[in-house]
Amino acid sequence: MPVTGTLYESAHAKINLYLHVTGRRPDGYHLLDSLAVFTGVGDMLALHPGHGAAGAVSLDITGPFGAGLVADADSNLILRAARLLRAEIGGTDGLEPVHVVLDKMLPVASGIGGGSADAAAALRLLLRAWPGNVPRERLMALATELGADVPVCIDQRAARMGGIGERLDPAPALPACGIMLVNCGEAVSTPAVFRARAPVFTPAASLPSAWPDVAAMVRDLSGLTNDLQDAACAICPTIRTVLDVLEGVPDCRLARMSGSGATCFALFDSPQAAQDAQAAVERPGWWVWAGPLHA
Ligand SMILES: C[C@](O)(CO)[C@H](O)COP(=O)(O)OP(=O)(O)OC[C@H]1O[C@@H](n2ccc(N)nc2=O)[C@H](O)[C@@H]1O
Ligand SMILES: Nc1ncnc2c1ncn2[C@@H]1O[C@H](COP(=O)(O)OP(=O)(O)OP(=O)(O)O)[C@@H](O)[C@H]1O
Repeated sequence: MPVTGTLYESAHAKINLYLHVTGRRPDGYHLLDSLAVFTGVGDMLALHPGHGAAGAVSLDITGPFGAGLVADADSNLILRAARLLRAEIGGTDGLEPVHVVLDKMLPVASGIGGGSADAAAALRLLLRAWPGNVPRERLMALATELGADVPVCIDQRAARMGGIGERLDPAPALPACGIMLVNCGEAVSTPAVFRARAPVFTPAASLPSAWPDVAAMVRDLSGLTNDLQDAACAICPTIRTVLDVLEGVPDCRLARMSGSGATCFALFDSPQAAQDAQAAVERPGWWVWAGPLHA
């Protein structure tokens, strides 16, 4: 079906409410047990009719964190996603050229999976624009090839991540709550954090099927860990400062780092409570967002 107007997909920030490193594969990738949730804030991708050869994808990057990224076919996850999808569909015949604009609202290399969310959003957008039937299991395989965080970003729904991130199981039913994200402005390399972690493993968590309220959720999460937090703090000591600030907010129920850092999150009883605390947390050079989880 020809693309006549603009198609949009949002790419929400992923937060790891806990992250246990449970083992290591022979190829060096780590086995994880994590509860990933998505927040109200995200990047936005717009797809317009494009120019050039069949299946061509051009990319412009705008937005507050766009300057740090290049629209390069080998490194940009959106263009890499397009290349993989073209190969999966079996060539460019009949594929309309398209132009994608990425509005980059999320800090880059910050533990909230912005690049992964963009890659997943690009796959969803291109599947709307291009003919071709890609079965769900092939889509998830393409996602895993793009990065360990990409599979969970395909549906952008809270999920329990296992394997290296490719195994997805239902999350406990979550209570309504508020969340604040704080990034100190220092990019942290995911491979460097995995390399720097202490070589110990934590068993997978045991979770209920539902948390009736924020207090119950926080009680369980408090007994769990982000096993990458100490290594990330050693590489980027400002993360500890951010956590100290969040832990000092009177209504904060739990403060922890997400993913491989440096972004930290704090949980609150409601989106309003999180937003009310925002001004007290802001510092020059810090990115702070507060609001609800992505429904
Ligand atoms: C830390 C998390 O954000 C938790 O959700 C993810 O596991 C990271 O996901 P990601 O950024 O999509 O990671 P990838 O791009 O696949 O991998 C980057 C690098 O991180 C390390 N890596 C990543 C995921 C994983 N399960 N084990 C690893 O050891 C590997 O050195 C890999 O080369
Ligand atoms: N569209 C994109 N947005 C962000 N980063 C991208 C994109 N394309 C490629 N990258 C590269 O991917 C790397 C990881 O970026 P991302 O923002 O996803 O990191 P992250 O938040 O630490 O992710 P994760 O939580 O999955 O580890 C960066 O080095 C960045 O240069």
